[in-house]
Amino acid sequence: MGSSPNAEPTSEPERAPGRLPTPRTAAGREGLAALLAHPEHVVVALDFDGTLADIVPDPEQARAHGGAVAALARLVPRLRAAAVITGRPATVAVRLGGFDSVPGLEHLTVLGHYGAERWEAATGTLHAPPPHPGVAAIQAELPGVLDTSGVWHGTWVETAIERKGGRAIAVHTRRADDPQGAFERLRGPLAELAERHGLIVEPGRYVLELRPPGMDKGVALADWIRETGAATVLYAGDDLGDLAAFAAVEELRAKGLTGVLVCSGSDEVTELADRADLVVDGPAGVVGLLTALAEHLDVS
Ligand SMILES: O=P(O)(O)OC[C@H]1O[C@H](O[C@H]2O[C@H](CO)[C@@H](O)[C@H](O)[C@H]2O)[C@H](O)[C@@H](O)[C@@H]1O
Repeated sequence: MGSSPNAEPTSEPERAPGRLPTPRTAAGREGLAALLAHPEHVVVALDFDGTLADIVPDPEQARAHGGAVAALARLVPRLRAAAVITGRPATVAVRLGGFDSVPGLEHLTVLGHYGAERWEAATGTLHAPPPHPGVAAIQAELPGVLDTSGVWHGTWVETAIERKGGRAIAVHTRRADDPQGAFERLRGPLAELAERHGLIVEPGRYVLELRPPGMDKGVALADWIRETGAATVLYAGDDLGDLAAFAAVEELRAKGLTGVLVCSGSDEVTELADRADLVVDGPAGVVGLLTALAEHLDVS
């Protein structure tokens, strides 16, 4: 855009919006067009680890990627609603993500434990079901199971276990000498342990999580979309637990909803890329996409 030589200088120079990628599927292109045309009918739902936050060896050190909260704070007020849907306890995602008390995110919803928990920014309240009794039983038995697996010994066992507020328990192999080997060796014993106590195993990026059955990100996302009355959804994820949400969007699209499926790409998980309309380069790519969407909506 040109400017007259006599124009008053402005403190904020005009910037062209960032380039929006073109979805590779017709359904994705339709979803993106609907998002840009009618953001007031759109909901955006995002996974946390690997999507909004870079993957790091210690789960407690994960943080929202630089610029993620700012991009959300700019985009979300233009939309019908926004949610983070995560395997983390909801309040842990809020703390690590820095999502509380952010101007622009006053109505953010965080669905934790794959949708079993719900935190609302508007009220700061958390709704959570009572803990499944199998989790405490597993917590007591798990160090012994890991010790006899031969993968870790002694204090190393403790760095592998993430206790998740007593509502689930995750075993991480990222910091083992052979992360993939450890993952494979633990699959059987952990599946047996989970089944004996009425839990299921949720596999992820070098993590096996033992958690209560009956909820997944697909159920959580479909229920939340229904509740918001949205016509269009954008969902972004990176891991196997996000496949259920992808399936939910595919089902809703078959019923007339429009939607965009975004894969936060990595070398560790390839299953989502095959089904996504857009593949971006990890959390940095997700932040770039959210920022470009916000910029396009700001100038439209
Ligand atoms: O649904 P998500 O938000 O993607 O959460 C799924 C699991 O993510 C976390 O583990 C992953 O991120 C860690 C930190 O970067 C990394 O160390 C680990 O290897 C990844 O699997 C989290 O710790 C789990 O509890 C979540 O279930």
